[in-house]
Amino acid sequence: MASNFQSIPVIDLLLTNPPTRPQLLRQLRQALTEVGFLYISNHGVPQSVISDLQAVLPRLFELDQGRKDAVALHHSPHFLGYSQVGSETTAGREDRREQFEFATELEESWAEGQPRYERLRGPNQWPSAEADIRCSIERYIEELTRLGERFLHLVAEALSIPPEVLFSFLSDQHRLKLVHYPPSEISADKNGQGVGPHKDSSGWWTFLLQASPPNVKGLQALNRNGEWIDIPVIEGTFVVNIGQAFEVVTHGMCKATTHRVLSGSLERYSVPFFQGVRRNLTKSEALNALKDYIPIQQPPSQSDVGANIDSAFLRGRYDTWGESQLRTKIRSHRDAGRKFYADVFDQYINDDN
Ligand SMILES: O=C(O)CCC(=O)C(=O)O
Ligand SMILES: [Fe+2]
Repeated sequence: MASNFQSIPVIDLLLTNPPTRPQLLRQLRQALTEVGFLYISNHGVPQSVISDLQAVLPRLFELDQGRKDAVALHHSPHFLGYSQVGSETTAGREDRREQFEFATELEESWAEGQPRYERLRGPNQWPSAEADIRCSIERYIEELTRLGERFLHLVAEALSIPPEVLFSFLSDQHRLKLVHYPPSEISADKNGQGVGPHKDSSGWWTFLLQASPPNVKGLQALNRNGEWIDIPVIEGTFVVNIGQAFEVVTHGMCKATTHRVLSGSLERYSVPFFQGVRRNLTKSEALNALKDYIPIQQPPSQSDVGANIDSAFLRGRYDTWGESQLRTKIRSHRDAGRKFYADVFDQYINDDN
């Protein structure tokens, strides 16, 4: 559980220069171990790349329903494409948001006989509309991939872990969601649910662009006292938060903090980039890789390593990260699951753990 934080720290990446580097690393370590959320400023992603992506958002979501349906997620065995409002539930309630999901552009390489989860890897569905939309999104994914790598180097230094150990967990596929929260009639104090309380389960780290002006609110993180702390828009920053795989690998020292989005009377756009975890990662690798660097924290009465970490991957019956992810995707997108993974569909839907 995160600490009793009251605000989200801002880490200025310009401070990586020698005289201020130790101070930056101290701030970063504190943010990682006590909050699980931070803003980064002076992050090095060109403003033009961000502005181009922001310009794409209203154009994409204003496409007519036919063009959205043509790239619907249920056409994709890789779970990439468009999902309409109301197609997801979180914490037992329907989310009010629509989204386009993209990923690092990759060929499908899965063949019969390989692990089924390898089929998560594959090409995007691009709306046929305008070629420049694809260009802006691909450029953004490239920049965020590099930002994620720069950031991982700093995390390694802040936690005194060799960078190559952290890099060994990365996937060839990172995912990007373009998200639109339509205006809601339910006022924020009555908890209109943009997306319900959750920890990010699909990536190693999340780099979030809050793509609406600062008067548009909604994102909040949960502290140890059970208070929801606002994460307002700060222009020129990304919000960075820890995904569940990183919590597992660091034995719970770095927390994947619960967060949510309330929908309000103003529409809101956001763009989370989920840095990917390699699909063949096993539970024992995840739990043992950092043993020499991070003490295993667990209550004395619990004998299982990792027993004090709340993780569907560790709790679940499947040994690889890839299979655990595939199960999650099939459960949240049942049309695609039934169509492309008929042989395991019933098993994944009914194996509640
Ligand atoms: O829209 C946001 O600001 C956050 C979205 C989010 O938490 C998610 O998609 O995992
Ligand atoms: Fe999230």
